[in-house]
Amino acid sequence: MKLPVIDLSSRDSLSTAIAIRQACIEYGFFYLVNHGVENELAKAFDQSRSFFSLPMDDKMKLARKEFRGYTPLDPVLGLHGDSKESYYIGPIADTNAKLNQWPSEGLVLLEAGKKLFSLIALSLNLDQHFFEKIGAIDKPSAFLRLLRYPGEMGDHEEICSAHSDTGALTLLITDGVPGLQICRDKSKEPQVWEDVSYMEGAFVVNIGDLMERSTLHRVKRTGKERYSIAFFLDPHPDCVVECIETCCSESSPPRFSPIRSGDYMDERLAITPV
Ligand SMILES: O=C(O)CCC(=O)C(=O)O
Ligand SMILES: [Fe+2]
Repeated sequence: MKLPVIDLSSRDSLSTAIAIRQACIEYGFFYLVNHGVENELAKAFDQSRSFFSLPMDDKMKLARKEFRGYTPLDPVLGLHGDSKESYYIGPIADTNAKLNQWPSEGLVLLEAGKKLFSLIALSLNLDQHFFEKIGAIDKPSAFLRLLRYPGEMGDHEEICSAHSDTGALTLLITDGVPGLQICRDKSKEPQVWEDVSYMEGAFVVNIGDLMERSTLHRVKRTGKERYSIAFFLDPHPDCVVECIETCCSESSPPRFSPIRSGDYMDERLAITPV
C-alpha cells in the first residue's frame, strides 16, 4: 500500500496543510519528502550499524537508564515476541548528557518536525505558530530511537508488536527491508493489516495518541535483518494538552480532560513496554 505523499518544501502551505489533514483522517500516516534530511540518512544508518555491531559488553556499558541508552534483544521475547535491540537518545536539553549524544542529523530532523507542526496547525484552521505559542515545541521532548531487528527466525509473527505511538508526531525511516504494517480501523474484527511500501528517502510520518487520532502499526517478521530509526517529537512535558478550539463545539464537546504532556507520557510509559 502507498501512503499519501507530503512535500515539505512546497510553497503552497495551505494545500499542503489540507493534504496532511486528509492523510491523517484516512491513514494517520503519510510519506514526507523534501524534508531536508536527505543527505544525512546514509550516515545515520552507518552509525546505527556500527553501534549495533559493537561487542555486547561495550553496548551494555550504555545500558538504558530512564529511557536513554541501549536495550538488548530479550532472549525469551526474541523468540516469541518483539525481536529487536534499540538505542534511545533523549531530549537535547537533557541532563543525562552521557547517554545522550545527538547526531547532527537529529538536529536537522527537529527542524523538519517543527515545520510539520506549523502545517498541522494550519490544517486545523489555527495560526501556524499555534504549537509554539502553547509551549509545545519550543523545547520539545524529542527522542531518537535506533532500532535493529536481527532477523533470526523466531515463531512470532510480529517483531515489533501492534501499538500506537504515545506522543504527538513520529518520523520513521527504515533501511528498506519490509515489515511495517498499519491497521486503519482498530475496532474492526478481524483486524486488517496493510503493508506500507518503502519509499526511498521519504520519512514515514504518523501522528500519535496525543493528537488523538493515532493508527495502530507493527513490524511483521520477514526473517531478514532490519534497521530503522524513529524520531519521536512530543510536546514539552509542562505543555497542557487539551482539545483544540477548532476541534470541538457545543454539540461535540471535548472527549478528554486537559492533561500535562509529561504526566500523560509517564502514565503511558509505565504501562507500555518500549
Ligand atoms: O521499525 C519500524 O518500522 C517501526 C518502529 C515503531 O513503530 C516504533 O518504534 O514505534
Ligand atoms: Fe511506532
